[in-house]
Amino acid sequence: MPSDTSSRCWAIVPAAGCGARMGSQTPKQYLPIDDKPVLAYTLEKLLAVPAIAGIVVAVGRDDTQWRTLALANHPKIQTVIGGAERADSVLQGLQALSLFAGPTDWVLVHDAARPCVQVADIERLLQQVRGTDGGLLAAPVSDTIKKVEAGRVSATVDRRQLWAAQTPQCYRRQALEAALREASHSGLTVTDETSAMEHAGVDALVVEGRFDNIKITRPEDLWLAQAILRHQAEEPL
Ligand SMILES: Nc1ccn([C@@H]2O[C@H](COP(=O)(O)OP(=O)(O)OP(=O)(O)O)[C@@H](O)[C@H]2O)c(=O)n1
Ligand SMILES: C[C@](O)(CO)[C@H](O)COP(=O)(O)O
Repeated sequence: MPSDTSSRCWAIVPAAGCGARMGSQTPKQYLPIDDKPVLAYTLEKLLAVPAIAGIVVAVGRDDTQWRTLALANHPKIQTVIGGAERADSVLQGLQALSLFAGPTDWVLVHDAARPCVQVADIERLLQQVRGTDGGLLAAPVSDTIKKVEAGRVSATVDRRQLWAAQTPQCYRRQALEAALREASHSGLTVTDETSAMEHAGVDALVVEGRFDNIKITRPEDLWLAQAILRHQAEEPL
């Protein structure tokens, strides 16, 4: 296991999606919550973590809004053009990091669409992955889970071992890049970094996160995120 004393930590923020499920003209990462774009909340949370040395934001090729954000000029933030899928955008970020980050530096990948993450939880994840091959925030499912086929319940799934993966997900740079590239070469579609690391045989650590670390996906998620962020502003952890 590489030493953690010399390993720095970097963040990659995939922000190149089109937000199809949101159904808005504006990509959801730029939708305003109390006059501030979703992406700005997310970046402010990452900038509040002293251990994060720098942030790479992957934006869409046709993104016209990124440059309108004041944070686009932040000295700790650089930009890359994302790819067709989320994993491609993360790989573009890793490609940029390979120019200056060490192979065993930590890379924390966090969705632009998850502005409600608590800084304390990011720091807890960073603390707990030390000495491991990496891991992720996740929350145990609290609903009864049904398997559905053709609109009918075909089974009830035992939920005792089911957790919903969140972000950040945090792995060592070279290992994460190799795993994502291998997954792609194997034709494995991955929707998160941990899927690629599992495919590579890594024993990913799960750190329990909060249920309010939601991913803004559909219209109803926006007002929920607004309520969470307003609560955080009134009662910071
Ligand atoms: N090619 C892509 C697709 C997604 N993302 C980012 O990955 C995160 C999680 O993806 P998701 O919630 O699926 O966002 P979208 O792909 O924009 O949403 P949809 O699937 O509804 O289009 C988002 O911050 C999104 O901007 C990305 O950087 N590059
Ligand atoms: C990475 C993620 O947020 C973990 O739950 C999720 O997999 C992203 O999936 P999406 O389909 O790209 O939103």
